[in-house]
Order: sequence, then structure tokens, then C-alpha cells
Amino acid sequence: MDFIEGLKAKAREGKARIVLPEGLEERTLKAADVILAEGFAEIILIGNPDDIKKSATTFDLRNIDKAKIVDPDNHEKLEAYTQFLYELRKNKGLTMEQAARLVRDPLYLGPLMIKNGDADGEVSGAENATGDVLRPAFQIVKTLPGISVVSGAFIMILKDKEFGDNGIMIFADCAVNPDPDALQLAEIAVSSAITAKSIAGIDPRVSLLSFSTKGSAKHALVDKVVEATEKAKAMRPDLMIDGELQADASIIEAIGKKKAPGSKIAGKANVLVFPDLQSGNICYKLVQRLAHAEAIGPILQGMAAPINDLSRGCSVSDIVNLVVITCNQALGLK
Ligand SMILES: CC(C)(COP(=O)(O)OP(=O)(O)OC[C@H]1O[C@@H](n2cnc3c(N)ncnc32)[C@H](O)[C@@H]1OP(=O)(O)O)[C@@H](O)C(=O)NCCC(=O)NCCS
Ligand SMILES: CC(=O)OP(=O)(O)O
Repeated sequence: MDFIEGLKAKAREGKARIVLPEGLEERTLKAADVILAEGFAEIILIGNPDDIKKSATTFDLRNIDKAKIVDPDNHEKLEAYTQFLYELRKNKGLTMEQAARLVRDPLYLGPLMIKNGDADGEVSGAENATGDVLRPAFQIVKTLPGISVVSGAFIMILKDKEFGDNGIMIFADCAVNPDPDALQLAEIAVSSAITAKSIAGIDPRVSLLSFSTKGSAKHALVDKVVEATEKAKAMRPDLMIDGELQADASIIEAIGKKKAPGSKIAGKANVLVFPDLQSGNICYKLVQRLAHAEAIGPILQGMAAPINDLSRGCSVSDIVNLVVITCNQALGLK
């Protein structure tokens, strides 16, 4: 059984309730149809019910009637959620009028449903930018205890099975933190190791990437990665973490041996931690497009409930895959 089919089988056991706030978006609707046909999740679509039904007919989607549809302008919990949001955010200056407007925004409604126990997880971002998906999630669902920085990881499924574990690697942070400091980078490395084990099912070998390997270059940007590596090792001495390593030294055995002799990670890394969001986001997209890798994510690491983002460039199968991951996260938290 391949990786995704294995996760689908697990998801089927618990049938998590996944809310899709972009219920009128074409790829999202098509993905919902596939998921409902395969029966591994319950789907909640946010959007005007008549418009959703019209689109389902236009796209010839036969399973959408199995979804629960929530009209953001007219549902039984509108007032309760408005009051809830107001209470939650009034100390941040939110007024009742603003709360009443925000609860009609599907990107706020999804996290509100999760926080109130009406859904188990959310996937969105096929048409909205990442920041717009993240802000309501951060404000309403917040982070797991002990986590100060949420980050975005991709499970990369490479065509070349020689890399990672049978072609599976984790790349992070590719989505959230534009310029993490050393402590944040260390936390991202630890969270990525946890994602590798708990979601991808691989034993993490984490490399903190740089343009330098073990002192081959001197620069403040390199110092940050060196410090982050030390902090990550101190946070979790039980994990296999090393840095600073260049990309080739991380994944090519002969180069790892030459540039970082003695490193247990060099040449064998299956979790790549990028020094900032410029490098992480650029790199995952290049590997996805040039090497035709599947990129599943960004999976948000460290959220108190599974809320995951999509790239606006996603395909229907990318959405299905991320819903599978979200179901598995939700079942893991139950
Ligand atoms: C994540 C992001 C949306 C935060 O936006 P922001 O407007 O600067 O947010 P703020 O600093 O005002 O914080 C808003 C809330 O989110 C929380 N937050 C922000 N970043 C966070 C993080 N990485 N982890 C956890 N919480 C975070 C803040 O603590 C704050 O909570 P509060 O309002 O309850 O106090 C912003 O960093 C961003 O846009 N990142 C890049 C996203 C992107 O474009 N990625 C590329 C494509 S995937
Ligand atoms: C994850 C990501 O890069 O999202 P987008 O392509 O929508 O900016």
C-alpha cells in the first residue's frame, strides 16, 4: 500500500469532520466529491447552499449531497459564535460589530467551528493567501501548550526513492515565519522531527541547512544556523539533529562524508530545515515543479487543532492528500 493509501485507511477508521471554508472553489468542490466518494472523512462545506448545489451540477459532482453545508450568513450558531469571538478577542480591541462581520468570513467560521467542537480539522488556501488563512487560525485555535512558533512543513514525495526514506522527506518552514531567529529555528527543527515521526511515519534525521558546512563559510547568517542547531540539540538531545550543513552535504552520502566527516546526519537527512522562508518556500516549489515531486502541505506544526493551508497553485489531488493528513492529525489528537 502506498503512503497516502495507508493514511486513508487509518482516516477511514475515525472519519474526522473536516471543514472546507472555500466551499465554492472549483478544485475544493471536486476534492470534496472525491473524499465523499472514498468515504474517509466527513466534509463540511462553507458557502451559499444554492451556489454549492449549482456548482456541483455544473461540474457533474455526484457525492456533494453527502456533505454538510454551512451557509456563513445563515446558520443556527451565528449569534453564539459572534459572542464567542467577541469574548475571545475583546481584550485585543475587537468590537461586537467587528465580531459580527468576521463570523460571516468563512476563514474565521472554520476555526470557530473547530474551537467550538463542531469540526475536527480544516483545510483551506486554494484561493486565499497563506497569511489570510493563518491569522484567524492563530487568533482562535492558537498553539499547542509549550509551542511558541507555528511553522509550515511539506511532506515531499520524491520520484527518486534514493533520497529520504524511500523518497519521503520533510521540508520546513516553507510557509509561516519570514525570518525566524535562532530559537525559533530550533523550535521549527524539533517540530519538523515530530511531524516526520507522527505524520510521515519516518525516523527523523534532521539537517539545519545553510550555505556553509561546518564552518566552511563565515557570516552572521551562518552563525544563526549554528546557534539554532545547538539549541535544537539541547531541547531534544534524543533526536538526530545536525547543522550547519549545505543541501548537497545533507542528502548526498559521498559529499556528506567529504564535507562533514563524522556527522551522523550528513548524506542521510530526511528532514530539511531551511534558514528562512525565502529559501524554504522557493525550494519546495522548485523541487515540486522541476523534480515532479508531490508536495503535501503546508502542514501547520504546533497548532492546537489541525488547520492546514494549501498553495493557491494546488491540484484537486493535493487537496485530497492534505485532507487525508488533516484527518490523521485529528484522530491523533482525539
Ligand atoms: C503568519 C503571519 C500571517 C502573521 O501575521 P501578522 O499579521 O504579522 O500577525 P501578528 O504578528 O499580528 O499576529 C497575529 C496573531 O498570530 C500570532 N502569531 C503570529 N505568528 C505566529 C507564529 N508563527 N506562531 C504562532 N502564533 C503566531 C500572534 O501571536 C498573534 O496572536 P494574538 O493576536 O492572539 O496576540 C505572517 O507572518 C505572514 O504573513 N507570514 C508569511 C505567510 C506567507 O506569505 N507564506 C508564504 C506562502 S505559504
Ligand atoms: C504554500 C504557498 O506557497 O502558498 P501560495 O502558493 O498560495 O502562496
